Order: sequence, then structure tokens, then C-alpha cells
Amino acid sequence: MLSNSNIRKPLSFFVGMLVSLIVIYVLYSSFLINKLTLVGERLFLDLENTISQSYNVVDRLNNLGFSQCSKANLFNMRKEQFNSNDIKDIGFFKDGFLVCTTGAGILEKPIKESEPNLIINGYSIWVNKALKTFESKISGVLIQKGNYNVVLSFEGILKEHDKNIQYQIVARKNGQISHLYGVNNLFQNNANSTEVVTSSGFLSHSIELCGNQGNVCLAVSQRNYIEFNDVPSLFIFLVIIIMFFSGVSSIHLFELYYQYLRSTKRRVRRGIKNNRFIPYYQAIIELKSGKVIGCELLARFEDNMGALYPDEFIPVVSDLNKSWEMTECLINKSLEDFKLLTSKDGPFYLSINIFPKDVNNGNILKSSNLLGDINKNLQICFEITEDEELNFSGLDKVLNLLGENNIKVSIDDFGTGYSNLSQLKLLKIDTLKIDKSFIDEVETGSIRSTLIPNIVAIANKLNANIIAEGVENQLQVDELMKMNIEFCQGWHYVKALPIKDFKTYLLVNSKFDFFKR
Ligand SMILES: Nc1nc2c(ncn2[C@@H]2O[C@H](COP(=O)(O)O[C@H]3[C@@H](O)[C@H](n4cnc5c(=O)[nH]c(N)nc54)O[C@@H]3COP(=O)(O)O)[C@@H](O)[C@H]2O)c(=O)[nH]1
Repeated sequence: MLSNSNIRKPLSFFVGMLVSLIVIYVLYSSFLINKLTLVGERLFLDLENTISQSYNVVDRLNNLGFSQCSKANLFNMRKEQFNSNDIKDIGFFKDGFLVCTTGAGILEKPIKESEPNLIINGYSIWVNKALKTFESKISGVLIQKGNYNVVLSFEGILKEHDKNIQYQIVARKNGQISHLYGVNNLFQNNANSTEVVTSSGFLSHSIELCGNQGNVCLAVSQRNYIEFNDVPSLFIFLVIIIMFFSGVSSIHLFELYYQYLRSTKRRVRRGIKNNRFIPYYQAIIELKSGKVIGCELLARFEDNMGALYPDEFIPVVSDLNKSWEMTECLINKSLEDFKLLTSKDGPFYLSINIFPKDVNNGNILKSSNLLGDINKNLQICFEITEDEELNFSGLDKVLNLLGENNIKVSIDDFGTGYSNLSQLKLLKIDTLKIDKSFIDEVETGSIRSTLIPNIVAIANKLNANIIAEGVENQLQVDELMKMNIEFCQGWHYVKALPIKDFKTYLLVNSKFDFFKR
């Protein structure tokens, strides 16, 4: 599905938009939670100050020791109220009756003290108490101790804070919640201590926290986007713009990722890991008789994205320094392919391409583990290309390996690279493979083809066989035979085949056979 760009691009655009929407939501939510936490903590500090100031006022007045609602007593009560922002009224009690208040003065009819809603730290608290001195039209929070009470309003504290935020102040005693001020039921009883507890819904966020003793708690909540109340369209416009750009960038990012997924480098790396290399075999023919005498192993690669040509993957394998891994995988597979080969006509010549770098770095020595117990009808030949100079520092060991395992050596693409005669002599070369570029147009006497007799002369000096590569027609066959070339391979005879087809080819064109399993 992803290989179809008509689907891939809209899909990645949509995914990019969705991801950016989620990111916007998460970022905006965490911004709101942080903001609410800051507001809540500051508010709670103000709240605690207000309450403790009220306690102090009540304590200070009690300490003055008035027993009557005298002028001096009222004066002191009014002075305390004047000095406070949050105390709206102060009352004086005598024998359980409210006898005067700063707001109403001396009451004609004293008011009987009722049961408090809560008692915290010895202070009685009335919640949302309708004040009789104001004909029950005003309610407030009352705090009383000894002969004095104060009427508190939290409005002052809350007024200073953000209008877009909702608050609830509650008192909590024995697990029972009493609403003190603000929006009812905002506090969900999630907080137990001064630790801020946050909760998020899809469209709103809230925090809760309580005082040291957990008696007074605060809930603060804000609906998402409320800040944009004045300009909701601006907010929506901004979100859409961000989503659009994310969608477009995600198309580009995904295309880059898709290219990476399909890159030859990644496919080859995975191919090495998963043994994706398949041996194909191209027959080597004796020109005189037309008989098959062996084959060259040629690597093929296929994965779920399709096939890669050797010219694409061979350089990448080399760049990734995975040449030996690939060769090892192919040797193992081909030894298995030819395990049951039988011969009535001499050994079967199996030519395996080896990267020059694996000769230079000694990786080739690892092949002795693979070649220990192979079919005796096989004559293994390591084919080394001329495209890289051989470094002979480890030659002794390489020669030992070749000797011990009866492995022959051929030089591939001869005439195009770095080989020199003394090196070839040292390696005891068995075969020179003449590069296809010499064979092309041999029938018309191309300039390059006129060099073939020189290669034949070198091979004679080395006592080596010659295989002509890339033979494509009978005219070339005729010319090569005239030049005393004995062996060849090329599409004129057969292309490289997978083992199943190559077996059939062998059965028809040679005396080699396979035991039936
Ligand atoms: N180190 C390794 N190199 C390998 C291995 N397998 C392949 N190769 C190298 O990759 C190059 C390309 O190989 P490939 O595409 O397999 O081509 C080979 C033949 O298919 C092609 N050929 C053979 N006959 C003809 C022909 O008549 N006409 C024509 N146009 N092409 C023909 O030539 C390639 C054989 O090359 P060579 O190895 O030089 O004999 C190539 O350089 C391979 O060497 C591997 O396992 N390891």
C-alpha cells in the first residue's frame, strides 16, 4: 500500500496533521496545568494568610479582656477590621449571645450562638452562614473563638486572580467536605496534602491542593481554550496553520524515510543479515566439444521489494565491509546445491568470485572451515577480480590454504586491472578469464580483440587455462577457437540459472548428474 504514492502522500499528510494536533493538545495542556499549579499555590498561600490573620485578630481581641460591648471594645474591633482586607465584620459575644458587631453596633436583640459546622484548631467555623445582622441577606464564613467572631470574605483574594479560572475553597473535617466559597462541586476530594494533584479531561484541566493539616483545600479549574474566548477563531486558525505545515513536513519526512527504507544500502544490510543472497550458475563450456565442464557462481539478490542487480549491490556490499559475509553465505548455499553431484567425466569446476579485499585482509582464510568436507567431484576455483591491487603480505597463509584444500585460482576480467606477471606466478594461477570487452566484436577484428593473442601468450607462460567471457554468438566462438582458446562462458550458450534450472541444463548438456535424494 505504501509503495503507492497516491495513498502514501495523503496518508502521511493526515498522520502529520494528527500528530501535530496531539502535540498541540499535550503542550497546551501541560502549559495550562503549570499555570493552574502556579495560580493555585499562590492563591492557597493568600488563603492561608487570610485565615491565620483571622485567627490572630480573634486571639488579639480576646487578649484585650473586654467583658462588655463598650465603646473601647467596639473601637478595637473596628480598628482590626479596618486593618484587614478580607474581614467584613467582627462580632462580640456575651454569655453565648452576639451582642454587638462592627457593622450593626450594639444589637437591640442579642442573637443566640448556633452550632458551628466545623471546629478546627479550637476555632469554630460556620460555612456560608446567612448573617442575621444583615437581615440574612449576606452570607459569609464565620470564625469564632472566645468572645469574638470574624466574618470572612474570600472574594478579595479571588478577585485578584484570573477571571477565566474557576475556584472552590472547601473545609474538610473527618472526610466531610464543606463548601466555603467559589463554584460548588469543583473540588473532587483528590488531594490529601499540600502536594498538588492534577487531573485532565478532554476539554478542561484542574488541580487540587490542601493545607498542612488537610483542613482547608482548594480546587482550581480552567477549560481549554477559554483564554481564547475573545478570539476563538484566531486560536482555531493558528491550530489549522500548524497542522497544515506539519502535514506538509510529514510528507517530506515520510518520503525521506521511505527512500531510506528502499535504499540499496539498507536492503543489502538486511539482506546480509537474513541470507538473502542466492547463487545462480552460468555454465563454463569446452569450445571444442561444446561440453559443460563447470560453472561460475554469480550472486543474485531478492527481497520483498524486488531484485537488485549485482552491479547495484556488489559495490554496496564492499562499502559496507560485508563482502566476506556475502561470499560465505553463497559458498554455503552452493556447496549444499552441489552436495549430490556425480561425475562420469572428471571433476566439476565450481568457480567462486572472491573480493580482492578479502584476500588482502585475510578473510579468505576463513573459507577453510567451509571447505573441509565437500563433494569430491567438485573442483573449487577462487576467482579474483583484477579491479583492486592484491596485497601479498599474508601470501604464505593464503597459498597454504589453497594447497591444503586443493583450490585453484583464476584471475577474473583479465586485462583490465592491476595483475603483473610475477604476482600471477606467485599465486600459481590456474586460469585467466578474458574480460568480455576483449571478446566483443572479436568477429570484426576490433582493436581490443587483437590483444587476445598476447593474453594467450601470457597464459602459456603461466601454464594457465583461458576462459573467454561474454561470448554471445557463433562467430565469436569460431574466432576464439582459431585463437586456440579452449573454454568460454556466455549467453550464446546459457545465462546464469538458479540451481533447479541449472540441474536440468546439466542433465541435458553434460554427463554430470545428481543423486536422487
Ligand atoms: N565478488 C563477487 N562478485 C560477483 C558475484 N556475483 C556477481 N559478481 C559480479 O557482479 C558483476 C555483474 O555480474 P552479473 O550481473 O552476474 O553478470 C555476469 C554475467 O551474467 C555476465 N555475462 C555472462 N555472459 C554474458 C554475455 O554473454 N553477455 C553479457 N552482456 N553478459 C554476460 O557477466 C557477468 C560475469 O562477470 P564475471 O564475474 O566477470 O565473470 C560481475 O562483475 C560479477 O563478477 C559474487 O558472488 N561475488
